[in-house]
Amino acid sequence: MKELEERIRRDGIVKPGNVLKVDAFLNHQCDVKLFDQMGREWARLFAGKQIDKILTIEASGIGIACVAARHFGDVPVVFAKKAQSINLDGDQYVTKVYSFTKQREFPVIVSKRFLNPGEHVLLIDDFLANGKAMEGLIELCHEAGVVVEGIGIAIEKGFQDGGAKLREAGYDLQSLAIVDSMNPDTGAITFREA
Ligand SMILES: O=P(O)(O)OC[C@H]1O[C@H](OP(=O)(O)OP(=O)(O)O)[C@H](O)[C@@H]1O
Ligand SMILES: O=c1[nH]c(=O)c2nc[nH]c2[nH]1
Repeated sequence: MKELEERIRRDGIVKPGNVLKVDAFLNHQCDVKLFDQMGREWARLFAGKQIDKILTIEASGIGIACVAARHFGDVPVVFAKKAQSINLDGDQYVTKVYSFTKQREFPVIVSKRFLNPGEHVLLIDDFLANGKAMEGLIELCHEAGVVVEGIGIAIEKGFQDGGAKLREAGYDLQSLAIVDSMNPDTGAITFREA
């Protein structure tokens, strides 16, 4: 998606350790107009699919998923929580996921009330790197008996293996920008051609 690539070039900062910092518009300060354009693009890419619900994972997926939902008929957005809470009651689907930016494992929890067998779900997130977050959500979806209709990612880092694994597994993965290389010394970023 041209607008997202341009924004990454303008405001993205390449850090050592395969980290692309896009906190000026994507995952700290949020450019809601850009989120809206992203939601419209996912709606185009997943047109014709039955989407009953959007599932994401806290924290950075939440805002993007909520804006995207406006383009999918205002379907509910469920986000997996990364901590137990007294507000989480009843039966839960639980797994564990290694967090790329926090560099430790977190529980990933969704209340069973919010994933119903037979529902068709779209997974949305801001980043795809090694695929750990998506693998965790997919595991919960399988446990719940819901159908994963597709995966919408804002920025895929194509030089990490999450995207390849998901495509090989047959998922309809639509990443709006795929970074093929990035250089922390020069700041140069190359994108995969659509
Ligand atoms: O493909 P992966 O290797 O799983 O990386 C992608 C995940 O990493 C980030 O989550 P993280 O927990 O780092 O940060 P967040 O809490 O800001 O979402 C991002 O939001 C994705 O969920
Ligand atoms: O801000 C971020 N930059 C990244 O490179 C990344 N990879 C996974 N999650 C990420 N979040």
